[in-house]
Parts: sequence; structure tokens; C-alpha cells
Amino acid sequence: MDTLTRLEDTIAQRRRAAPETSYVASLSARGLPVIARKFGEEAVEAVVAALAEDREELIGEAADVLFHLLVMLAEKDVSLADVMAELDRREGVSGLEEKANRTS
Ligand SMILES: N=c1c2ncn([C@@H]3O[C@H](COP(=O)(O)OP(=O)(O)OP(=O)(O)O)[C@@H](O)[C@H]3O)c2ncn1[C@@H]1O[C@H](COP(=O)(O)O)[C@@H](O)[C@H]1O
Repeated sequence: MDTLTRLEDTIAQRRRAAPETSYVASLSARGLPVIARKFGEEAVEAVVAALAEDREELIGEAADVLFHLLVMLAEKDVSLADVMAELDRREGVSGLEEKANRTS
């Protein structure tokens, strides 16, 4: 099982934990707006790290982004497999073609 799939499983389990004992459960208890905001903050922190050309910071922030994305997807009952299926669908289609499909 790959890292993201293992993390998705862990998040699914930890959402049911007591919020005092789990960061995932505490986020879930605070609800989707907080989770979505947290994801946005982590994305901005990753952008700042990228622009600062701080490689180690960027790796850490990218990990935070992926973790908080999975928490947000879990909250919306969207699985990693759903997202991977969408990426698989796009495989072999040029990015420009995909863009044209979206705007037509
Ligand atoms: N991968 C992560 C992970 N990445 C980041 N974080 C947490 O995400 C938070 C990042 O938020 P910030 O640094 O911005 O600040 P903060 O003030 O602590 O957060 P807020 O109070 O603002 O929400 C930190 O508390 C990190 O500990 C994570 N917390 C948990 N996991 C994974 O989730 C598993 C389950 O964790 P629990 O739910 O805590 O058992 C862990 O074993 C890990 O595998």
C-alpha cells in the first residue's frame, strides 16, 4: 500500500477518535469550513516556501498540503481513488486539450 493510501486509512480511523486525543478528530469536530481554511493556509505556506527557494521548508509544507487535502476529501466523502481515477482519465490527454474541454 502506498503512503497516501495508508494515510487515507489512518485519517478514516482517526476521524472517529476523541478530539482531545487526535488532531484529525479535532479538525473533523471543527467542521468543513475550518478544514477547508486550514488546507488553504497550508497551500499558501507551500507557495511561500517555493518562492523563498527553501527546499526543506517546501517539502514540509507540501506534506502538510497533502495531509490536509486528504482530511478535506474525507470530510466530503471523496476517496483518493476517486481523485486518482480522474488523473488516470486525463493521462494521455494534453493539458491544453483538457483546458479546451473545460472552457467549451
Ligand atoms: N500527517 C499528519 C500531519 N501533518 C501535519 N499534521 C498536523 O497539522 C498541524 C499543522 O498545523 P500548523 O502547524 O499550521 O499549526 P497548529 O497550530 O498545530 O494547527 P491548528 O490548531 O491551527 O489547526 C500540526 O498540528 C501538525 O501536527 C499532521 N497530523 C497528523 N498526521 C497524520 O495523521 C495521523 C493521525 O494523527 P492524529 O489524528 O493526531 O492521531 C498521524 O499519525 C500522522 O500520520
